[in-house]
Amino acid sequence: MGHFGDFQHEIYADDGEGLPISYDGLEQAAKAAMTPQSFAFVAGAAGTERTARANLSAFDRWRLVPRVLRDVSERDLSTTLFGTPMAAPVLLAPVGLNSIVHDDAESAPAAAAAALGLVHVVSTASTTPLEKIASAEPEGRRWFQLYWPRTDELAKSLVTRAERAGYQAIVLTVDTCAVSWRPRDLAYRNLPFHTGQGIGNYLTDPVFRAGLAEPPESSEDALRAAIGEWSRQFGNPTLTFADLARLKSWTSLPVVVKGICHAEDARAVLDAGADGIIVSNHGGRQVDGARAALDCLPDVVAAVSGRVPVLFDSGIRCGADILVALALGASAVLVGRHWVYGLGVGGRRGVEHAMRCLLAEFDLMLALSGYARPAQLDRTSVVRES
Ligand SMILES: Cc1cc2nc3c(=O)[nH]c(=O)nc-3n(C[C@H](O)[C@H](O)[C@H](O)COP(=O)(O)O)c2cc1C
Ligand SMILES: O=C(O)C(=O)c1ccccc1
Repeated sequence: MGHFGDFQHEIYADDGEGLPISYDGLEQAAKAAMTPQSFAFVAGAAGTERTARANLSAFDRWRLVPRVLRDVSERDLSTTLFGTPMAAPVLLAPVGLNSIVHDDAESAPAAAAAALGLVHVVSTASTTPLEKIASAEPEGRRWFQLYWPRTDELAKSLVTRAERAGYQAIVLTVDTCAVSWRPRDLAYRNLPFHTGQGIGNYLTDPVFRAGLAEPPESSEDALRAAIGEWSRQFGNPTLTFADLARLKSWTSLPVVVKGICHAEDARAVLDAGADGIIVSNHGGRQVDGARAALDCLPDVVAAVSGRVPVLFDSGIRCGADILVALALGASAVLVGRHWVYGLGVGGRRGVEHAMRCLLAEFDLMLALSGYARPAQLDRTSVVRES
């Protein structure tokens, strides 16, 4: 593969019938392609959605200060995090319920990520069981995102299955002990789990199944009972920092904690044994009125002071946004809605297109700002505008 920036030439050379280029274009096309309920689920956020908006406006307060005449001809975006090599410091964020977006569901991001050499973070709330996602793309690299259920036995089972299936890290999401107040979904009375989507990892889990009176596939009533059991299991508000040690004892994989905003919490999860941190407010989908994730990043980076990698998500919309997050100390970023809109627009091809556009823009912005490698970005690469 050449530079990701070469993708620009491919786009100019095509017949003009192609997919949208920008985030906004992908969003509009996805809106047209998806049911109103499914689009609302993806696009929506918590409460007044001001945190989702703040995630974006926070990027407007930072400006890159381009450097010139620094020979940027030999660019290399690749990096390795927690032992996982990746073609660029950009991951597909864990997103549940892909089946409401496109029939190819999780197989599309898995294939797109594998083709591009990116890490696919697979959600606990996938419709396709995690083993099937892995075996369909044996060359792909993937991490497993854990929603720690109510019973430890089930949590341990999920983690063990992921490790056995070749997942290379566990991403423990800690900002969702309950699904938040989401007015768009509430207005539609839409919670997709109620139709049995997004629970493939539970329906196939031996521990989960042992708790059911009959197999979920035996009848509609049995499926309904399984969905009831799922909703009793999902979300564990009892968790504390002390529980992390138990998760660490169940797996030899690195554990990355997702959903950290406060410097004190960053210190506490590190003391509890976390191998990495993802600064995130879940794309504004959990705490309405929460601080923009980007504004939390420098505080967390300072608290961590290089002890472990700090990753970032919530609000990445273009290549320049990636530069800003890396300049503020992130080792990599995750993107959520961006790839999901690609999925809605064109399945696997759409995800790959969306990610290639983002990576091409990132590569060009990096070079044009005077950097050959992402690791060269630092606090001097950006200034804060009032
Ligand atoms: C439709 C949707 C479903 C999501 N599902 C999950 C999930 O299952 N697990 C998780 O940790 N985060 C989930 N997230 C949050 C993303 O991982 C990520 O934090 C967020 O989308 C980043 O913000 P962005 O959309 O602005 O890039 C979801 C986000 C969306 C939009
Ligand atoms: O919708 C979400 O943001 C989300 O994280 C989620 C929560 C529960 C199940 C699936 C996805």
